[in-house]
Amino acid sequence: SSEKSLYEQLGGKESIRLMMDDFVVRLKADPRIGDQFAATDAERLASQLTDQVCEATGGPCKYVGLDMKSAHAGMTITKAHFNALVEVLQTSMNQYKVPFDVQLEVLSMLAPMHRDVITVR
Ligand code: HEM
Repeated sequence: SSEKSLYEQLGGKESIRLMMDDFVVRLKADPRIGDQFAATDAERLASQLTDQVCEATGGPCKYVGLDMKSAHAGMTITKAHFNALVEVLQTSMNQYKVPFDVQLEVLSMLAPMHRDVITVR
C-alpha cells in the first residue's frame, strides 16, 4: 500500500475540486437522478463535496455542511438513486484518471453513508 494519503493520491484540493465540478454537472444531466439536483446551486454543492472529500481523505480541509442524514432528510432517495450517484462519481473519477485502486478506496469510504442517505427502503 502507498505511503501517500488518499488526499495526495487524488492530487490535492485543486484536483478534487475539478473532479467535483465535473461530478455535479454530470449529476444534473443524469436521467436517473438529475431532477433531484435541478434546483441545486452547482458551485455550492461542488464546494461542499470538495471539503467533505478533502477532509475525509486526510486533506487540510474542514467540511462545515450538514451531516449526511440531515442533508438528505425529506428527499426521496432509493438504493437505485444511490447506486446511480456512485456510477456518476466513477465516471468523473475515470475522466480525471484516478487510478482504479484509489477509486475503490474512495468508494469504500462513501459506501457506509448509504445508511444516512437512502431514505426509501
Ligand atoms: C455517498 C453518497 C452521497 C454523499 C457523500 C452526498 C453528499 C452531499 C453533501 C455534502 C451535500 C451538501 C450538504 C450541505 O450543503 O450542507 C449534499 C446535498 C444534497 N444531496 Fe447528497 N450525497 C450523497 C448521495 C446523494 C444521493 C443518492 C442523492 C439523490 C439522488 C443526493 C441528493 C442531494 C441533494 C438534492 C442535495 C441538496 C443540494 C442543494 O443544496 O440543492 N445525494 N449531498
